[in-house]
Amino acid sequence: MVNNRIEDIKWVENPWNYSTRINQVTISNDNDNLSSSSSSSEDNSKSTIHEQIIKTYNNGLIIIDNFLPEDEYEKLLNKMKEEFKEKEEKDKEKEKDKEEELDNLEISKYKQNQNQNFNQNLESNSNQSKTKTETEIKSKSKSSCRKAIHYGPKYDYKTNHATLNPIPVPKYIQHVINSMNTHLLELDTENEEENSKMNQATLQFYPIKSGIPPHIDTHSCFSKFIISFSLGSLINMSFQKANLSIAEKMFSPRRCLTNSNGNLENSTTITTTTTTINKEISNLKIEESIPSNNQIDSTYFEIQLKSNSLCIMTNEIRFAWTHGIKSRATDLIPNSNNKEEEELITSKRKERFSITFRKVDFNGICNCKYPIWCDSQQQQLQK
Ligand SMILES: O=C(O)CCC(=O)C(=O)O
Ligand SMILES: [Fe+2]
Repeated sequence: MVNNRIEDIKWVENPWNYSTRINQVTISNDNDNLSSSSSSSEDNSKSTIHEQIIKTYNNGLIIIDNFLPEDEYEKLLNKMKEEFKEKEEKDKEKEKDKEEELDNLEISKYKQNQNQNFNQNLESNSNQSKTKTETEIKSKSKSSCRKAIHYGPKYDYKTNHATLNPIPVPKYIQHVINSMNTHLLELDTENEEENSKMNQATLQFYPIKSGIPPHIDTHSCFSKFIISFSLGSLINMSFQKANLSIAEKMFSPRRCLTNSNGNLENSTTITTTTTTINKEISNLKIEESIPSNNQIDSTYFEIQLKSNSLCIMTNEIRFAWTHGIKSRATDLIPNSNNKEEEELITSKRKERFSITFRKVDFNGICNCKYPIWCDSQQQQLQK
């Protein structure tokens, strides 16, 4: 029987306490691959040692700083910049085609109206310029939004099916997956090896003031590890312990969240790419108005994601906390020059890139210990 009472959730104690360790990785200069020194039996005289710093939090968050050797990190960042540049050019072409189509439509409308009176022509001209201004505004606001490129299977929330012919994860990204495998196998205490094989990569580009609304990645179709690799600007990721109101918003039909103008009924802002997996069960995206200081209490916390760091979410943090990035230009971070006093300083954001890795399972059944926020177990309850 699924337990659906919040009082019955067994939260870990001191969720934000952590331990730190150094992991030495042997890099074989021959095959250009990372392998953990503890698991590598090769004694390669050409190999070099790379040190990663691993922080393991009580709640299931693992942050690995200095994940890739410097040169590999730089190569990856340049490759991603190229990909997004190409995407931008393609998007611009598409936009241009659309505009041309629109212009042609306006011209043919104009021709049709040629014989009508002067006033009508004037009106049609003003409509034309209005359409152009709208297009300009739209493309301007688009440039400040997060952009994404998807590889591997994708879930189509409209049809409830996996995308046909997914674009395979390219080799240069597969290399990062290979580099994280020893860590995932170590963390996989249930020996569900299949669950640890990431098969989906989402590349994202964050312009300076952009972010991603708080959400819990859907339980049923993604496995127990959600992983994000950071490149470019340092940013703070915000975490919030889920509560009943979050569950309500996750599983309410969309219409309940908005008033007749399409605006939200209550003070909480929800932007959602809400989706239906059989019933009205979805990916949650909530923006709450929480003050942006670094830490309020143990139910809200911000963690620095530095460039070249890997953020692994599993257990409580993956299934029962929201994660997101606030849309803002600066973050408050601890002053590394003054470790004695817990002083915070302002860090200015620059452009950021990330790769989210997931293992997709379209027939997924989730047996997590957090049924309140679990679409899979909520479905069972409704049967
Ligand atoms: O950009 C990131 O680091 C996180 C992205 C994320 O949460 C997601 O894609 O679900
Ligand atoms: Fe996410």
